[in-house]
Amino acid sequence: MSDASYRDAIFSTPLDRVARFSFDEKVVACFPDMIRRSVPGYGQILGMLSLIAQRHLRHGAHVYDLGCSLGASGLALAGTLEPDAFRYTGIDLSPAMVSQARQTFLVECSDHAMQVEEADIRTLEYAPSGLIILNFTLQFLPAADRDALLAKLYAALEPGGVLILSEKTVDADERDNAWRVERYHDFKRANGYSDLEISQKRTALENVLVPDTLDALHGRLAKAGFPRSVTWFQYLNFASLIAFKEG
Ligand SMILES: C[S@@+](CC[C@H](N)C(=O)[O-])C[C@H]1O[C@@H](n2cnc3c(N)ncnc32)[C@H](O)[C@@H]1O
Ligand SMILES: O=C(O)C(=O)C[C@]1(C(=O)O)C=C[C@@H](O)C=C1
Repeated sequence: MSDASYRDAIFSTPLDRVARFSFDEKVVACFPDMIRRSVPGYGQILGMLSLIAQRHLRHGAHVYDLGCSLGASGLALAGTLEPDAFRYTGIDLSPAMVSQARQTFLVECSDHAMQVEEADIRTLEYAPSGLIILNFTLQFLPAADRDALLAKLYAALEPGGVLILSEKTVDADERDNAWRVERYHDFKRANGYSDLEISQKRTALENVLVPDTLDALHGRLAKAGFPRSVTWFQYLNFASLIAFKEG
């Protein structure tokens, strides 16, 4: 996957008008670099995913990866679990993401059952699953659509199944939020992004990526039916939660 990836320079030159962020061909071409330099702890979250699957996934169960992009979570699972341990379906709305993810799975893990479908996760008919991954995807849905999706996912999970929900978050306390965002921008600078890139990307993401608070995420999970959810990872304004369906 990484050899087909370019360095992210999308926002490096001054733009007269910054367009809304979208998962088009330009983003796809540099996505692995973009996400690793923009999401604190991204690699650690992928690493832990396999360990969580080893603990919670029934042998041979079905796994959904919603908003799978280039299939990084699928690759992480295939790299650590035996071919008959799970069946994977990645879903994404972006045709460019879907075609590259399919190609990657063909080349990198043809011995595993890996499928990718182009679909809207809000309208998909879900098959019963043991693990559902929503990594940095819920934040891109209109807020009004989020609860209905989570309720569908709760219904699709088998007893004992788990949902992994990773998101950029906002802090309800203005001062705490400002501190986290400032340190997040330091993190981006340390990863080679300029002030111009940081500010133009921020503009492009306005009203496109609308983060919830951590409390709101736990609240949404409870409302969807999950009796228990735990924040297992947090790094500045990024977090990952696990939600359990009773066994
Ligand atoms: C930040 S990326 C996810 C990153 C990916 N999960 C990973 O870990 O590498 C968000 C993805 O969600 C997809 N997406 C956004 N809205 C969607 C929807 N309604 N249905 C399906 N995919 C969607 C986008 O096309 C994009 O590829
Ligand atoms: O660069 C940012 O500000 C981000 O929020 C990073 C983020 C995300 O959280 O999804 C935004 C867009 C890209 O999809 C990759 C990562």
